Amino acid sequence: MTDTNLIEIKNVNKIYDNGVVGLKDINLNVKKGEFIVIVGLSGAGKSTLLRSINRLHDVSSGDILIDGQSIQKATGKKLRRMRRDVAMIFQNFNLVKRASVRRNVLSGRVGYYGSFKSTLGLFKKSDVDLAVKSLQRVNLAEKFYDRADALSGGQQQRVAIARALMQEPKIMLADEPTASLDPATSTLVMDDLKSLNKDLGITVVANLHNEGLALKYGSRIIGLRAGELVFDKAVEQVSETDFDEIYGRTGQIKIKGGNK
Ligand SMILES: Nc1ncnc2c1ncn2[C@@H]1O[C@H](COP(=O)(O)OP(=O)(O)OP(=O)(O)O)[C@@H](O)[C@H]1O
Repeated sequence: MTDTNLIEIKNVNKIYDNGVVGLKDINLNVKKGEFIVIVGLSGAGKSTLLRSINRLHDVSSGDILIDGQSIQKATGKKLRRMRRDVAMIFQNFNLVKRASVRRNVLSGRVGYYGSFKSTLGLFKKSDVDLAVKSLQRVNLAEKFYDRADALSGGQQQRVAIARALMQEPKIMLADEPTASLDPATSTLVMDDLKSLNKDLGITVVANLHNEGLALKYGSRIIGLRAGELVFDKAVEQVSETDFDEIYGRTGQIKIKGGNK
């Protein structure tokens, strides 16, 4: 891990068109190689924050820098180039269910192609090789020609991770990646995220509802409540009180499966 800030979030506010405040004056720096977990109640602003980092939506004020450059101010080619560095996976996997795993994984590479070639599926041999390698990384190489909807939920999420890897990203955003999965499958998906963090040096920012998973996988935990950052701590320093505060609990519910 180096000391370089890969993501800098500066005084960011997000107010939706209907007046709902999504984020309030968020300041946050993420260093290369960190595994950040964001926790908070439903509606706390976790997805809003993640979607601001890759500019799936604009923020209302403030700035977000990726590797020292403002993604908020970037346009055209520069924005597309910056977005390649920031991959994302979602709760519902977002695969094209009727297409093959091969096609889904290769679609992660479209940021490197003009629309003509990618629409026709004219991918280079080196990219097909990269697709095989990405699927091997999530232990699904044998599913290359299967249809996406023939796979289990956990397998679909791991195909989504392989697709994200096709971007050769510096950052992986994961929006509730395990919310649709059972506990055993959730662990497999989190293990894949951990391995690409450790082995490939990809910085991970994941929204998680599950406290046990947050404590097991995160190197740093960020707590959001009603759009505000209420704590930002190395995992070793996070206490049950921090979670109680985030979830508005009175202390009768205990953390299960964590290291506290
Ligand atoms: N497109 C939108 N238009 C208007 N308000 C929105 C929009 N998206 C989110 N919000 C509101 O912004 C606030 C933050 O929502 P967000 O989805 O970021 O929370 P979250 O912490 O990710 O919740 P969850 O865990 O349920 O996904 C909520 O009050 C939500 O209703």
